[in-house]
Amino acid sequence: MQELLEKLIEKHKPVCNKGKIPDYIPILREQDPFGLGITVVTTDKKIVSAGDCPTRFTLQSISKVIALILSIMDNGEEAVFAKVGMEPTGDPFNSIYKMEVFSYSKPLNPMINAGAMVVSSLINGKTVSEKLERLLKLVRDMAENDQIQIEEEVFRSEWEQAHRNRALAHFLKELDLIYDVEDALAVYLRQCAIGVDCTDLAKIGLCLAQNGRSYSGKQLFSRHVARLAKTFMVTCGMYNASGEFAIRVGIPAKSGVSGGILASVPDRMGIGVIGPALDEKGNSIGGIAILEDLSCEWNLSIF
Ligand SMILES: NC(=O)CC[C@H](N)C(=O)O
Repeated sequence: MQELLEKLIEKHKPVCNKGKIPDYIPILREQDPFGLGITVVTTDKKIVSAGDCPTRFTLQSISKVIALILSIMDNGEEAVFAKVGMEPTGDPFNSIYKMEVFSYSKPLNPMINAGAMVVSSLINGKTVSEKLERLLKLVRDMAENDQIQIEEEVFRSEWEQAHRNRALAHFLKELDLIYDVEDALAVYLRQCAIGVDCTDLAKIGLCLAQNGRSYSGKQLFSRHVARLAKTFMVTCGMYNASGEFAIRVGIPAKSGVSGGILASVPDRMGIGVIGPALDEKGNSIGGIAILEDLSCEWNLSIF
């Protein structure tokens, strides 16, 4: 395993050249564009890493999966899906286009920014910090790492430039889908700034692969909720590249603008990848290349 992962890192490092670090969150520009790392954690408890794995990065959009899990646990499926849909959009993650043009009454799914803000504002807790504490606890429990923190500096950097997300939140307020614009934005942008490494991500992926059971065997949520999360990862996890990813890789996965990818191979393994250089749809260019080879090599496609 170790040898193969190292080989794949070396093989795909050059492709990072073709990617770009996004610049709308200024602090992300400090990431290494040539960084590439992967950790795999299997159901029989092997942990194997290669490349730039000690690197810490923020969850960004990957947090949407965990916020969805908590929101469903808190409110039940019916209440959550009364306010957010289940269909892929085919549009970029921060688009408002379909909601506006077709007068939909709710965001199309929980993996786009608009949907994620609705979902996170439903998390139980009287204040922004109570909601975030509960979300942080679930992230720590899934990764079995109590050191995981919100990186306030990353939050600040995005908060100051969050014009598009603030606009989305105002739109959601007009539709009566969130209670307060600034609070919804504060929860959402802080959840995006939760700092992890590849091993944390791989363990989170393993927890989903084991239907809600963590690495050391704690049942954190039901098999049904895990199934919902993995299904959204397949249909919407890689933004408007989810269809091609399903064909080429075939693993439930969720990417983030920091270059992280969370992947979960049902009943087999969790995978965490980091590669900050992104393709034009906002997915880690090196990360996707590695996952494609790995899926082929180990026959990981669920289809
Ligand atoms: N694709 C992403 O990872 C987007 C997350 C980012 N914080 C945003 O809202 O724009």
